[in-house]
Amino acid sequence: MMDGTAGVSGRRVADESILDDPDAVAAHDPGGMLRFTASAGAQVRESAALAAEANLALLEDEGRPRAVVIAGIGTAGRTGDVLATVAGPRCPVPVIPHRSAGVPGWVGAADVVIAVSASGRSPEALGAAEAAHRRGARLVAVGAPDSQLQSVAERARAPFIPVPRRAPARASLWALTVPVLLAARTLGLVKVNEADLAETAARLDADADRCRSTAESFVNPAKSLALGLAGSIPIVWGSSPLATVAARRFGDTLSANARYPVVAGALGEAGRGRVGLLDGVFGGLVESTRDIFADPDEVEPDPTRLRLVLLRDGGLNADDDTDEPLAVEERRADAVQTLAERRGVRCDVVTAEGGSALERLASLVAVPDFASIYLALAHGLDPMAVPAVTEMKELSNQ
Ligand SMILES: O=P(O)(O)OC[C@H]1O[C@](O)(CO)[C@@H](O)[C@@H]1O
Repeated sequence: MMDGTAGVSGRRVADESILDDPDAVAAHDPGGMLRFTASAGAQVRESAALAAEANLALLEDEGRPRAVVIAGIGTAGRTGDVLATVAGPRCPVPVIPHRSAGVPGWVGAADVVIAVSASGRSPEALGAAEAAHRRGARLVAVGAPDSQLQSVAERARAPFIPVPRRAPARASLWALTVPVLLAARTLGLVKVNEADLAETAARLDADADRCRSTAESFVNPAKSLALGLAGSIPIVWGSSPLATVAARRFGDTLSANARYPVVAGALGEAGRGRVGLLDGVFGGLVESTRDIFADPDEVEPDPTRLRLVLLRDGGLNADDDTDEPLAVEERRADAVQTLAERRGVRCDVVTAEGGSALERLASLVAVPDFASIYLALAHGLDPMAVPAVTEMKELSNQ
């Protein structure tokens, strides 16, 4: 066997029958990624309770900060994007996700740094926590109990929210996100209240139920999304900033769980360039019969195609002064659906539901999270074990 291919096993072509057999699903998911993903609602409740026990009130002493930096990598880094989108455009201070070690050069005593790491030992979060302490910035840390991150927080006399480490970081998005939001609430930057948390948890529970392994593909939105994506190159575009966070999250999970290459981002930005993908070799060119002179012997029997997943968020409050941007976003989303249809590119749409930004985000994340796992399972891949990530850590000595 070639070096580096030890973990490369599975089926190149997805096997739909695996998804309709709960025993086969369980056999291909020995680590329990489906179970961990189904705990999202419980993660919200548990992390809210843990944050309530931490001394977040310490943060209030010096009033509103100049800026908030959320430091972490991977899923921990995504929590910063979630905070930025839940805080929204009217947030009175800049909310800045930061994904490299240390903190930006301008961070000082007037700022707050939230360091996040599921393991409590990523160099990015640790470096940021230490730098924040050195510079006299207020620090909050979120991560595994009894970790290096907890030690740094204790040295800095900073609040630490101990998030139990039961699952890989990417299956702990909600456990890591809620303490970040509640720290920001203490600083007066977001309005997430107890009802929002309860409703978000309930929605995550309900979506986990719809996506359970015993629900067959025709009634299970995650299985049908996964099967639609099988063999394709997924493009995931979010119609709004909130939906774009969900789109990037789907890019993370499709890559790590299902090992699919993904184009993910904001529809607004895509509309000025990347939407051209729909015209290309994996889009319109492969779908159309335009090439009437093509030699049938040279036509690939089952060519790779794009599959568009559009995450749409019609917004919360059409009456306020964000009405016009929302209308633009809706028109763009309609337009890209029309473009895809005209070219024969298949498109799935997930539409946000719920009464708060957090719940709406949850409604766009839950089904795609499960779909990424079902797609891995259909290919016979263990969604939990990602040999390339382990090997990368070994080779780069991290
Ligand atoms: O949250 P942590 O433990 O700092 O890890 C950061 C990232 O590194 C990984 O463990 C991969 O090395 C991701 O799964 C994770 O999101």
